[in-house]
Amino acid sequence: MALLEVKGLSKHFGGLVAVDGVSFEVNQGEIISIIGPNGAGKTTLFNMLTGVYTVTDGEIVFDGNPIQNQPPQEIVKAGIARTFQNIRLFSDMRVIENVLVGMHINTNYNFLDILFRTKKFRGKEVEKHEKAIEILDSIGLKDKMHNYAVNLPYGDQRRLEIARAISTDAKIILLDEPAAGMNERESDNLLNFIKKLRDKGYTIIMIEHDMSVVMNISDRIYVIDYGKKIAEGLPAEIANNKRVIEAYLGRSE
Ligand SMILES: Nc1ncnc2c1ncn2[C@@H]1O[C@H](COP(=O)(O)OP(=O)(O)OP(=O)(O)O)[C@@H](O)[C@H]1O
Repeated sequence: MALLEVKGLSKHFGGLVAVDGVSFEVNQGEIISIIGPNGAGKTTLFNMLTGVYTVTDGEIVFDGNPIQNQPPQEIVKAGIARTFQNIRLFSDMRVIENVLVGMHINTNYNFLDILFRTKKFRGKEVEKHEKAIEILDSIGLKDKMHNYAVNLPYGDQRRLEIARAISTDAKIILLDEPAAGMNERESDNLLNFIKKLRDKGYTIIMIEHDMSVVMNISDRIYVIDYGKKIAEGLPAEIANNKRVIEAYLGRSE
């Protein structure tokens, strides 16, 4: 059984059909790219997968359980975390604090634990701290853990968003245009990092416009145009797909 099954998913905004009966599957350990021209409905799809938008129609089954229309925090707890197209960090917090916030979703202190700083509380806090440092080390941000997020270069901010997503213990990480605004060296580093995540067992779904990134890293690709899935396949198949080429050439981007 696939880790994520999306069945006939639609989203209407009044009369506008932003996503129109899209179905796809993602298996454990895959890197999947979702591509398509501007306004195709990709981010709307992510917003439904993560509970930001309610679903007009269709079903999202994660790990065997339907999750459509659950609130975002429940979906994170279930194991789906994301990054955003426009970076959303706590910019006036330090790098490590941004990761600790991500972990908070899975801590189960009661009020008294916090009030009296019990042994359980202190033990868990140390554990969380160590894990946060480990995550930052794996993404190359350990040296900057005490910097304020706002002062990081753009590429580092994107990586910190990914670190925060990982810190929630997610099984699937959704990346919305992770390479946007990165220079070639930064996007090469990002590619390697995403591959490492996959090797560690994470499943990745990525929206990306940079075709060199998409073709290099994806196990499979789904193509959306005007809210509908128009193609799916291996990178080489998608690169030569007539309908996909027409969809891209038909828009001024
Ligand atoms: N909250 C909203 N209210 C109304 N319309 C919306 C809303 N969110 C998205 N849309 C519309 O839905 C359509 C799909 O938008 P979406 O942002 O999902 O496309 P996209 O494929 O992610 O585009 P891009 O590649 O430019 O980010 C667009 O016509 C957009 O204007």
